[in-house]
Amino acid sequence: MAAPAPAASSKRDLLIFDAEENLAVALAKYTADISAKFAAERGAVTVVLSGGSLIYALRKLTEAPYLETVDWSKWHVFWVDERVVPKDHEDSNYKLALDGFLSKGAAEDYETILKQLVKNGVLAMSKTTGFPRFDLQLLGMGPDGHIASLFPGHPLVKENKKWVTHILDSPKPPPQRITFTFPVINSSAYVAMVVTGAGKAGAVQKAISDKKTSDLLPVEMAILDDGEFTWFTDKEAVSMLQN
Ligand SMILES: O=C(O)[C@H](O)[C@@H](O)[C@H](O)[C@H](O)COP(=O)(O)O
Repeated sequence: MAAPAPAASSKRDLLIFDAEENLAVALAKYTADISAKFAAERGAVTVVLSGGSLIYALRKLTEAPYLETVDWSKWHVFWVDERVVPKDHEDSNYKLALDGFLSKGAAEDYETILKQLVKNGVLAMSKTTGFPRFDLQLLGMGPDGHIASLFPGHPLVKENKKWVTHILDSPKPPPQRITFTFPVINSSAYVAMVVTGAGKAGAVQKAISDKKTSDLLPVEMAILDDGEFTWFTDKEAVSMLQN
């Protein structure tokens, strides 16, 4: 498979912070600025979150001045992926149903909700891709280069019709999850990829290298159609990059 070329209108930035604390300060300002832009332009801000360490990195948004200045009433928050964890006992039929179809149902439900939000005008549509265009996706990456619940070598990375899909065999526990697909991630206006720590240096190096191989990591498949992609990293995460 040939490496996809970045779309002409997409922009990529690599920000490297001396300390995670400084990354958190910059990420809060970046998020608050994008929030103000879309609140003014569209009257709504659609923000996508991943799980993991990203949530801790966002902590400064809930402190002064942003706690007061961000117009939270305009925010619509979505999850790029979610773990489908049973709310019921292991021995019940719930698990059987969950394994069989509930996790798929959850993905379809989520997609239906997104379509409703497009109709309401809360969520924009990309003019070129035919997929929803979130204002901001705040994402993390695993040491294996996975983003959302899109894992290296898994067939789901090739999904090109659905907005949301389900996975029953995630290599990272728990195995059952629902996730946005690449066309949805790549139709975003802004993506912040927040990655810290030495454990992710190998995947960061592969992703940022100009030499593209056929075995692309999921993070390398995050190529925006028409948007700005910014890496928020620390020194440890970029320690394998050549100057
Ligand atoms: O469930 C998940 O796996 C997450 O939603 C995933 O997308 C996460 O962002 C990365 O795995 C990075 O996680 P860490 O930042 O905790 O390493």
